[in-house]
Amino acid sequence: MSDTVLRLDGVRVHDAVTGRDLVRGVTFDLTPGKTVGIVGESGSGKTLTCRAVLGILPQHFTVSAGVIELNGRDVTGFTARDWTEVRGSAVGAVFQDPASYLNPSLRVGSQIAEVLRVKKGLSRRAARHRATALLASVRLRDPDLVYQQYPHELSGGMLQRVLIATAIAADPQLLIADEATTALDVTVQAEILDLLADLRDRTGLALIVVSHDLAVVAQLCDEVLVLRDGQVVEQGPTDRILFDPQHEYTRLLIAEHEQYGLDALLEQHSLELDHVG
Ligand SMILES: Nc1ncnc2c1ncn2[C@@H]1O[C@H](COP(=O)(O)OP(=O)(O)OP(=O)(O)O)[C@@H](O)[C@H]1O
Repeated sequence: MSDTVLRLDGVRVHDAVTGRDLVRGVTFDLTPGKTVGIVGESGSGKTLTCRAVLGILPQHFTVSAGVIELNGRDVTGFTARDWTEVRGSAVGAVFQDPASYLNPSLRVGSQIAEVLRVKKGLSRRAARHRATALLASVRLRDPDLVYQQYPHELSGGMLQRVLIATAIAADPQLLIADEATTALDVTVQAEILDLLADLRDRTGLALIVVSHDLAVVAQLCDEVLVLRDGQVVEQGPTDRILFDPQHEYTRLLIAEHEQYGLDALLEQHSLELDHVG
């Protein structure tokens, strides 16, 4: 049996209002412990691709062609009920603005515990225990204290850790991080990327990392898809895409990033590879 966590083949996303296809033929596979990056300018279809995988396309949008298989199951014909079962337990996600995904009037720990009670059927006590362990596993110091805190008491980086803990609470095989570090300052961003890499390496989680920032992708991804206007213009191993881009648009993206220190990251990346090799 194949251990493919996610398989997309020729996926198109159609907007019934405008009659346009906004994602036009996305194809990739993900196996445990691997990371695929999706890059491209704003509006290129990165988020819609992720939303198709999560079964949360906006109204009037449908997967109009292609196949999406999660753990070997074709999800394109899924009902809302099928999705409720799969979301969280097969695939989790974190987005750019963590505060908007938490209830401001509930303690953060109890929000994770609630997921555990619903998705894993844990008792109140077991859920509390497990939620505290999850807060520790995303490297929040003093998880007992954090459990008791309300969202407004936490920084952006801490909130994103809480969201990651929530997203992995029901042990999904796949985590989608859609611009998850974009709003954070550089140091916190590096810590969160390191945390994601660590979770992946420790648990075999597969990751989809969406970012407009090629430095993020250089750090985390095995394979990169470059999207423009809903189409994949280039796709391949991260080093090949970043060191030897074939498409003019990829070259442009890289040139735009050079001023933000991509060079330094690439150097570090190749040093690490030399080290491994
Ligand atoms: N809810 C929606 N209603 C109408 N159009 C939408 C909606 N969501 C996305 N689109 C359109 O679909 C296209 C792709 O959007 P998508 O959000 O996938 O882009 P993106 O690459 O993730 O961009 P960004 O980096 O800005 O998030 C864009 O033209 C966008 O305007």
